[in-house]
Amino acid sequence: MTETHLHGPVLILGTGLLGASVGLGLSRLGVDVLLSDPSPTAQAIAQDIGAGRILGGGEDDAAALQPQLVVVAAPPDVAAAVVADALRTYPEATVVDIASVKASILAALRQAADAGEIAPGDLSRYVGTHPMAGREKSGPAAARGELFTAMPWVVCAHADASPAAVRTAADLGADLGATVVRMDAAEHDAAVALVSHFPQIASSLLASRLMNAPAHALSLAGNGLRDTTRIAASDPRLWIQILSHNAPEVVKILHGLREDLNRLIATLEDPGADGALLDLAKLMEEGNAGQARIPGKHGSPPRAFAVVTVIVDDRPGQIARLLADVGEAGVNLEDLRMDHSSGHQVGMVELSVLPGRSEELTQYLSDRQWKVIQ
Ligand SMILES: NC(=O)C1=CN([C@@H]2O[C@H](COP(=O)(O)OP(=O)(O)OC[C@H]3O[C@@H](n4cnc5c(N)ncnc54)[C@H](O)[C@@H]3O)[C@@H](O)[C@H]2O)C=CC1
Ligand SMILES: O=C(O)C(=O)Cc1ccc(O)cc1
Repeated sequence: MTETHLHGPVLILGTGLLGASVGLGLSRLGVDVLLSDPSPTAQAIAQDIGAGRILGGGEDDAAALQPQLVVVAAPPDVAAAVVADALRTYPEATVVDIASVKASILAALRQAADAGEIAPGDLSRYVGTHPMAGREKSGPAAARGELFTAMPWVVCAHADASPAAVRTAADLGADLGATVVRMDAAEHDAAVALVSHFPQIASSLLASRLMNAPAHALSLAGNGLRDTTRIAASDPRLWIQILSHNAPEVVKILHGLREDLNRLIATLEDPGADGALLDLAKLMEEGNAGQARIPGKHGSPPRAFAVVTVIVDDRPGQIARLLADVGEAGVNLEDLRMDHSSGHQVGMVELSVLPGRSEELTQYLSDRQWKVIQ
């Protein structure tokens, strides 16, 4: 068993994509995890995939359980109420939530404390957190125990949080292999409006333009469109809640976007006007500058990888064989992507490697009869 900071038991309330992923990660480390969800199906699937055991059966009845930590992984709309209930039910436990917004949940809990719905002092056991990792899918069937590995896990310690509760919240992120980052709720909400909520909006807006696009146009779609619309497949029910809870921060960014759009429209309405092309160049360069600031994987500074592109036949076992050969070449794979064109019997696999290793890998794969595009 791997050494963990948490000793458990850990109770997870809400066993969808995130809750079941937390449960899977902790269970694999040997932590005792209990699961609860108003949806019997979500609970049962989470248990079946190994995320923990369902709370309520036999001796594990809610009243008898003394969890070290309760993780609220319910949607943002109900997160504060579920946290408040957990604080009342488990008077010794630290209670964290992992919702994508933080200030509105803290404000609702402060209101509950002021209204006497939770005991004075109970708020000290609550810490808001947010793992910056997820998928465009929902539900426990899409859960992954390694979802949080090397991803940021934001811990928002409010003024009344006890040091012990903050430590337990950070232990959760650390045990799941995440990088713990501390900031306050307002700072968090402004940051995620820019790096998570706005990208979702931009992707959804972009993809919505395709709704009535003619089939011949869509048949030309390449990676640019796929890259920029991946998250447009996200669950609308969750995103309605995220965006409405963080509306003031999101609106600030949208005002800036409106200014840029107005500027771009004016430029393109008269591309022959003095300075129009310079303005276009500036806009593209500003995009280059912003993109270059996005940190690379594991939070390291951005680094340009060399890409080795290999054509593979669309037959079972080809990718496994290719990856085995890359492994034998002794070259570390930094990233991998595949592209399939509809109606073709081949796919393209792009292998990202450190720039100094690409020639060696190209040679090794070519020697083993792989079709490497130069
Ligand atoms: N989807 C993502 O990529 C990420 C989501 N989050 C946050 O994680 C939380 C959960 O999101 P997902 O797992 O993606 O959604 P999901 O839809 O997969 O799961 C949510 C689960 O919460 C349950 N639930 C509903 N009401 C509940 C209640 N009163 N008590 C307990 N459980 C309840 C639902 O039955 C469902 O099983 C949300 O607050 C979301 O903002 C955070 C990071 C990433
Ligand atoms: O799919 C992706 O790339 C994401 O970034 C998912 C995501 C969705 C919501 C969050 O609060 C955090 C991460």
